[in-house]
Amino acid sequence: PTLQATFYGHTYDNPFMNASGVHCMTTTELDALADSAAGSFVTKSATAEAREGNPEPRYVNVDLGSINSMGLPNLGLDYYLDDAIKRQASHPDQPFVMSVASYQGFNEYVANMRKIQESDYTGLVELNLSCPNVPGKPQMAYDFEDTDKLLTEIFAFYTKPFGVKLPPYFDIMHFDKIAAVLNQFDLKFVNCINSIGNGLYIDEATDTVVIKPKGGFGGIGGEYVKPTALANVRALKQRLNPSIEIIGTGGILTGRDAYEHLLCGASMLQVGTQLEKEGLGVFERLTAELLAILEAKGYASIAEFKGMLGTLD
Ligand SMILES: C=Cc1c(C(=O)O)[nH]c(=O)[nH]c1=O
Repeated sequence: PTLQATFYGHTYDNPFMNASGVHCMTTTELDALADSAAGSFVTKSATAEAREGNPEPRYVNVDLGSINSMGLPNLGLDYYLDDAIKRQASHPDQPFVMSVASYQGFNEYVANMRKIQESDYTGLVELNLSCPNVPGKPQMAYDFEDTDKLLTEIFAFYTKPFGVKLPPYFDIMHFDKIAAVLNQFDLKFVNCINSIGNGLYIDEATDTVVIKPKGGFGGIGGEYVKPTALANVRALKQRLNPSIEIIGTGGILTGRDAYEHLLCGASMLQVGTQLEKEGLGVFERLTAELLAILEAKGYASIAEFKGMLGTLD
C-alpha cells in the first residue's frame, strides 16, 4: 500500500506535517522538517512585526498532552516570506504552507495578506484565525461576522491559494454557521483544530499552575483533544463544499489516531504536541504505523477509506 496523499492538486509522499508553532520558528528548523519523513510542513504563524511572545514558562508537556500560552512569538512576516520565496524553488510540486496570523487584529490580517499578494511567494498560506493566547484579543474565528468581513476583504485582492486554521467548535449550530461563512469563498482548505483555548493544568507537587502567562490559562493539545478534533474534522467535511479540503490536527499520537482523522475526511494531518515530545522521528513512526493499518485492512491507498466513517443508522 501507499501513503501518498493528494492535497490541493498535489501528491505528497504521506499526509503528515508539523502543526504550526512546533519545530518551525527558524529556517534551520524548517530545513530539518523539509529533510524529515514528514510529507510537508507549515511555518510558525507570522505577525507583521517580530515578537518576543509571552514570558516563560509558556509551553509545558504534560502526561496526556500539552498546555501553551506562547503569545505568538515569531521572527516577523518578512523573515518567513523571504525564507518561503527561497524555499519554494526546492518544492515546486509539493508546496509547503506558510502560516499567517495577526497581533493587532483585523487590519493587520489584511495588511499581512496584501504583503504576500504583492510578493513572489506563490505557495499555500494558512490564515490563522484561532490564536487563543493574545491577551485582550478574542479569537477571530469565534466572531462569525468579523470572519465573513475579513475573508470578503481579503478575497477582494488576494488571488493566491490559501486556507484557514480554525479553533474547535462545540455546538452544532456553530459548525453550521462557520461552514456557511466559509462556503462563500474559494478557500483551498480548512485546518481543524487549533488548541482548545484557555485550559488550566495544575502541578500536583506544588499546587500551582505550570505556565506563567494568563494566570496559567493556555491552549490544550495532545490526547486530551482528539475527540474534539475528530468531531470538527468530520463536521466541517460534512458541511463544506467538496472543493475545500480538510487538514486534520489534534490528538495524533499513533497511526490509529491518524487513520481516524482520515476516516473523518482529512486530506493532510498535522502533529503538534507529539512532535514536540518525540522529535522529528515521530514521522517515521507514524508513517510506519499508518502503513501497517492499511496493510492489515487490505487497503492499497488512503482514497479507499478517506471520509468513510461508519454511522449506526
Ligand atoms: C499563533 C498563535 C498560537 C499560539 C501561541 O503562539 O500562543 N498557541 C496556540 O496553541 N495556537 C496558536 O494559534
